[in-house]
Amino acid sequence: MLTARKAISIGEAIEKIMGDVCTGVAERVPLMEASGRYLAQDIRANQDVPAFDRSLYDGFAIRAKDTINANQMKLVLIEIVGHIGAGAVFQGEVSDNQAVRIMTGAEMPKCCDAVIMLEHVKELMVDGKSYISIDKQIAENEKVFKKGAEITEGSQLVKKGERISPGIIGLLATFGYSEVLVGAKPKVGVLATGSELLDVEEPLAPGKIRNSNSYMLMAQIEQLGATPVFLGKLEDDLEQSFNAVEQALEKVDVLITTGGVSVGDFDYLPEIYELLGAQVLFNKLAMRPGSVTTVAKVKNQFLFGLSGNPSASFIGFELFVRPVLRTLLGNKQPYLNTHKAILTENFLVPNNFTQLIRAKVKVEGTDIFAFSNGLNMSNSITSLVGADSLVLLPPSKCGYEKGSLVDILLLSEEGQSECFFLT
Ligand SMILES: Nc1nc2c(c(=O)[nH]1)N[C@H]1C(S)=C(S)[C@@H](COP(=O)(O)OP(=O)(O)OC[C@H]3O[C@@H](n4cnc5c(N)ncnc54)[C@H](O)[C@@H]3O)O[C@H]1N2
Ligand code: MOO
Ligand SMILES: [Mg+2]
Repeated sequence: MLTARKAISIGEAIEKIMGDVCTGVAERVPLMEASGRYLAQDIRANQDVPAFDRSLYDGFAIRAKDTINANQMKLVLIEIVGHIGAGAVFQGEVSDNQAVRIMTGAEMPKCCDAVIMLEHVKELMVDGKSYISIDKQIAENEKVFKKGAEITEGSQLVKKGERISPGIIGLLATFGYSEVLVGAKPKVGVLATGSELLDVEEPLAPGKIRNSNSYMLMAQIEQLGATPVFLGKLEDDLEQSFNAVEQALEKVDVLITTGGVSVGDFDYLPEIYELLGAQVLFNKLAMRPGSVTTVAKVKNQFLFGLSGNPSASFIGFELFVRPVLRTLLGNKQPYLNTHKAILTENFLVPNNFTQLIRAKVKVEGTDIFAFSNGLNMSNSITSLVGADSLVLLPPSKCGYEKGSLVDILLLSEEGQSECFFLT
């Protein structure tokens, strides 16, 4: 006898899941491996940038006051007393009406306070000495990047939780971080269930299909920044499946199963949760696809029981697994970004459940249009190809007309800190 399942809303489900999820452990990684990870430390400037006054151009470091009277009618002659490139420091003295030939990025010699570009002077020799002639007044600090002009020591630069972009890598290198503290990657196991499943390299056989969900989920986990662990597939056999799940839980931080969570004769996940003594947070959702998505916990460990249907499995991951993994990784913006969009076709079927339509958006001027991306069924795989968003159609008696303004979730790597379903 089947026990009726109580469907809860997406918001309630997220609340139950996210209630006690905290940032995972941090680890120190070499800078070369930090790209795309999440900072587990604030980054403060440990020095000024630049750390010394630098020339912004190839030219001559001069004393601005020597040019006060310079104009096209009255050239000022300045003696060249040195020559430096970036990385070198001029050790000599620079007196009145003297200059040092200097290249971009080199430290300004003491006593010099401006740079005039190579193109803006004439070079000449007088009595065997090198000079430049200048025909205009140069202001103090002209073409000089002053110490601390960009960043002053002690300033807060990047906050903990930020995704390490190439720009942040550059910043970390600037400050000498050869290693950086980042959120450790949780190990996420993927276990497929179903006697109909073939490995990807196997030829089709009667009644069989290939296990596509595991590969798709592995890619979703990888894209999110966590470590996917491929755990293969299981026959529909309760004892074997229970043992496999129990063992899998020891190997990984988070376990995802796909298939076997509904009410079918060979859907063993509900029994497995019971045998494990797991706390089932929910096993029915008022959404489609993905209504059978089940989330359970064994002590503090999450077991995500995603549907076997490919689109349902994909969406279950994006809505429920994503925020958990992103939080464990230390990302402070774990939820999918949301936007408003204009529906480009009718969805006039009444529905008690929120529908999530795989879609592609197109921006025209200030408007965003959402186009349905193929077969709108739970078992569809093609609708996921090229989908960049999910249109949300909340329960409705008459459906939604073309032209309606609807909410969409963007399937991009950018996230947001607030959950659309909890606001
Ligand atoms: N009497 C009812 N039947 C069904 C219900 C229900 O409430 N009452 N729910 C339906 C809904 S909704 C969905 S979604 C599916 C979910 O089924 P399961 O999560 O139990 O998954 P399976 O039965 O194992 O498989 C469903 C479907 O997906 C295919 N599949 C499974 N694993 C994979 C994989 N790794 N790669 C690709 N495709 C996979 C499987 O062959 C089935 O076609 O249940 C409805 N039934
Ligand atoms: O769980 Mo199902 O995806 O609503 O078809
Ligand atoms: Mg089933």
